[in-house]
Amino acid sequence: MADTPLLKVEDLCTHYHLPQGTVRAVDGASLSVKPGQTVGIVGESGCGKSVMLRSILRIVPRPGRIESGRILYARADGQVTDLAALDQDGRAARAIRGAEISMIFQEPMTSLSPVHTIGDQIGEALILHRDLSRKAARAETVAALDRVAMPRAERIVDMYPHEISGGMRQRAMIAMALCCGPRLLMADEPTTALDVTTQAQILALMRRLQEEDGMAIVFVTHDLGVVAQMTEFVVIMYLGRVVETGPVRDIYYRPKHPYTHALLHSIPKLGQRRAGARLQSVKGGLPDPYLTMTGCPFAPRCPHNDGDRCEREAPALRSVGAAQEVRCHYAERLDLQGVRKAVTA
Ligand SMILES: Nc1ncnc2c1ncn2[C@@H]1O[C@H](COP(=O)(O)OP(=O)(O)OP(=O)(O)O)[C@@H](O)[C@H]1O
Repeated sequence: MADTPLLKVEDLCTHYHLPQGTVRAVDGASLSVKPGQTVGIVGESGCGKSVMLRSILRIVPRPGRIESGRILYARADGQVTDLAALDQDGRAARAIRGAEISMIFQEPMTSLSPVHTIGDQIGEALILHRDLSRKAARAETVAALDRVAMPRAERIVDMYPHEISGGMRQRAMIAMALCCGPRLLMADEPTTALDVTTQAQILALMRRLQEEDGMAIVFVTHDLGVVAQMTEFVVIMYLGRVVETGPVRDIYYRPKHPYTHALLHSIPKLGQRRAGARLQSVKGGLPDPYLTMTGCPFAPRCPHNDGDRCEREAPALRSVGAAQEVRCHYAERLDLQGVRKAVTA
């Protein structure tokens, strides 16, 4: 039963049709999340991580649109719902969003309302999804804030987001996301905007809450150090596609895709962060997002590009180990070096 996916995304395409052309933000991506599992989605800025999460939650802003694919979500009663087929603003999507599946964002200021108190915002979710009275919702809100170790929860409940620190805002957003007991939490770079100490506290908090509640987490980040600390399974995305997936150890120690290899070797060595060293980025830039690529999308930046098949034929995602999959024609013969120590923070 535990092996039955809670979420199964199949060949999802979410595109933005703009006057300049079409951005294939998510372009045939698939992933699977088991109950209670933590899956990390990693990739450079612009590779479709956020659009993937927004597609699952059905909050893709126009002119973005799910073009094709399925998002199969197993509800608590065992029924499987294709979220991609729901009306984004309809009752069914709203009943799942914020209750069974919720999300936390990189910058709470953009998702918390500046004109409502923290208590009103968490209380509204409780009233909407759990049908609580205002009084009961307030008591639950204080309890929810206590749970995320918010100092002086009874006072914070009446404060506005701008009156508290960034770390406290992130705690408030986590409290809001978890107050209805979701089965799946999606976290979009929840610690990127925080200082290193606060980041460590928030990650520890998320781990504790997951142990207590047993929810699954899809964790988006471009920080492979955070992935190593937080996740069991990794999905590497490039230009809207999944180029490699596997258990965290396989991905770190035995990467099979040249892009994964390049990402791993862009992690600063231990100590470099503290010295203020900048993250070395992967060589070359992302191509124009309006471009339709033939061949392997990574070919223009790939040191192993054969100048022939790689340029002509887009590789399919295929199995290269018990649980590892890769989208590269030459995965087996490249003998890419992994990293010996995954955790950097
Ligand atoms: N509202 C929008 N209108 C047009 N294009 C968009 C919109 N939102 C995202 N995109 C495009 O979709 C692609 C994927 O963006 P997405 O935000 O998912 O990337 P990401 O991997 O999450 O990046 P980051 O790490 O910077 O958040 C990018 O090319 C981006 O420019």
